[in-house]
Amino acid sequence: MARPDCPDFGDSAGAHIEDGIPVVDLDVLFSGDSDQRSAAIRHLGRACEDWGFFMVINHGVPESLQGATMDACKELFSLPAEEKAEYMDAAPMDPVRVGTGFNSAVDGAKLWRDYLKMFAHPDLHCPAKPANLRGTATEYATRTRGLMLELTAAISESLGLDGGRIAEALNLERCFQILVGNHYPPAGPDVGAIGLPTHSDHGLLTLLFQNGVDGLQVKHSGEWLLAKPVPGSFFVIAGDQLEIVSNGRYKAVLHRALVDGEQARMSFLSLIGPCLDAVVEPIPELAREAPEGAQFRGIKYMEYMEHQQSNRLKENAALDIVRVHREILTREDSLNSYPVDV
Ligand SMILES: O=C(O)CCC(=O)C(=O)O
Ligand SMILES: [Fe+2]
Repeated sequence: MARPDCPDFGDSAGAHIEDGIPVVDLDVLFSGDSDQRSAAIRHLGRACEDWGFFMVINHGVPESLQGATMDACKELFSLPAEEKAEYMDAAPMDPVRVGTGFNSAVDGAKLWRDYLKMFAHPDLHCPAKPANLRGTATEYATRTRGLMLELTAAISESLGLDGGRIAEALNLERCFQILVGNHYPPAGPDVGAIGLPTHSDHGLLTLLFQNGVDGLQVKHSGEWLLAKPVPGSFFVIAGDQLEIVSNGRYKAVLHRALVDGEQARMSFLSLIGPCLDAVVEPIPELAREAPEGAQFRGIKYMEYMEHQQSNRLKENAALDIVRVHREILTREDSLNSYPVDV
């Protein structure tokens, strides 16, 4: 496949390396005694509130399964174009998509990235080749979904809610899940090239691992940080639906992917979101206790996702379609609005 020129993304070369990314030990969170669990839930809450991004260790997903999933995905990318043709140029809500760029129909410039996207829940959709993809993807989807549902329960508790409250509000029994494989060929001398521009993920939570080549950057306190994983960990990315449902307490983190000069980079993502038919809105208990009330209006997740996937990626602009904009009352407004006893 011909490599298009890389668009200029300005400050991409000025990355910082940072060790401060929170690490959550799932052994303690899920199996610790009650004091350990409470401390781990507070730590998780702070990671969500301050970063919207953290690593999980002791997650129980076998490394061999991660490797097999990534290998199958790599094999798919190397198949001749005619083998993938039926999945290329698919529409944003088609259950299997293979392509280049985020959505080359609207990107204008193509980006330095090949991707495979497959809907994995409620039903798994998968290309027929390579032959082992379906088996590994099914297992990987099941394991990572279970893990993210457990994490969601802990996040729910960290917000002062019952463990099952977010799952109930978003009908997570029928949660949407998608698996995404990204392949970023080496950029050669094109220093600072970007594989995927700044965005937030449309779902609730994303679990990500990579092939040992760094490149994921997250925005924290206004700065871009290079995310370097603790060996064997997953990155967890808070998505737009977590921001909506938590009424803005846990923000969706902005992130982007750089490409390496010499080495091919791969990342593999498992993302869960609400049931596609669920209307997502701030949990009423959280909206009631917030001084400003509800920060977002309700929207069907399917509608939100269609909107986000069909438009050019622009940071977290998709959230603007549901953000409640309150007019700030000027002194004059308030004098006009309220009867004043004189
Ligand atoms: O490749 C990466 O590290 C990031 C990928 C990503 O953010 C995405 O596919 O949404
Ligand atoms: Fe992302």
